[in-house]
Amino acid sequence: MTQDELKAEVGRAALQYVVAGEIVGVGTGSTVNKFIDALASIKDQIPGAVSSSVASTERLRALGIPVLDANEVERLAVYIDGADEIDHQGFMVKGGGAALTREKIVAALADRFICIADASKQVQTLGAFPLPVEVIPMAAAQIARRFAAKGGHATVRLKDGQPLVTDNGQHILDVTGLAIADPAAFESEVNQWPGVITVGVFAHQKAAVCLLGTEQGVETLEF
Ligand SMILES: O=C(CO)[C@H](O)[C@H](O)COP(=O)(O)O
Repeated sequence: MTQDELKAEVGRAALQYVVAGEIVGVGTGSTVNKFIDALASIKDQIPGAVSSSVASTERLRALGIPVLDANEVERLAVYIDGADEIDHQGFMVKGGGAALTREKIVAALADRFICIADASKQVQTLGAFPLPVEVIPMAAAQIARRFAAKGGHATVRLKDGQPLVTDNGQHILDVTGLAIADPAAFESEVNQWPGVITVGVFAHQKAAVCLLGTEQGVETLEF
C-alpha cells in the first residue's frame, strides 16, 4: 500500500471518533486532508468544525463543512490531527506544515487528541524529525543559540528563498540534532524562552489515541 493509501485509511477510520451533534477540531496536513474528505460524507451529523489553519479552513468550506471561530467554542469532544513523530506514550512532534501554534490552541480545547498517522511516524525517541518552533523573527538568532547549547542546529524555514511566514505572521525554526528524552520538561523549558511562540513538542497536549496506518491495517494505540 502506498503512504497516500495508508493516510486515506486512517483518515476514514477517524470518523468513528466524531461525535454526532458535536463540533469537531480539525488539524492540518496531508493526512488530515484525507480526514476532511471523509468528514464531508457525514457533514449533516455535525454543526461544523474548528480549524487549525487557513489551508484546512479552505478545504472544509469547499466541501460544505461550516468552520467556527475558536473563540466561539468552549470545549470540543475531539481534535483530530496528524503528527511528524509520535512515541510510545503519545507524545508528538508536530509543525511540519507550519501550523503548530493553531494546532496546539485547538487541541487545548479538546477532551481527546486523536492522532492519525502512517506507521513511518512512530518513533522510540522524539527528535529525528527536525523540530519546528514558531518564533518572533527578532528573537530567531538568540533562540537558535539556545538550541545550539543543547546540541541542536536551528535554521529558519524558507519558502521560495524567503523566510516562510506562518498564518500568524511569524517564522519557523527547524531544529536538528536533538534527542528529546523528557518531552514534557523540554516543552515547558523551551516555552519559557523569550520570542518562542510555540514549540512543536506536544507533550501537554499529547495524543489519547493514535490510529496508525500499517500494511496490516489500521492499528489503534491508546495512551
Ligand atoms: O503538524 C502538522 C502540520 O503543522 C502535521 O500534522 C504534520 O506535519 C503531519 O503532516 P502530514 O499528515 O502531511 O504527514
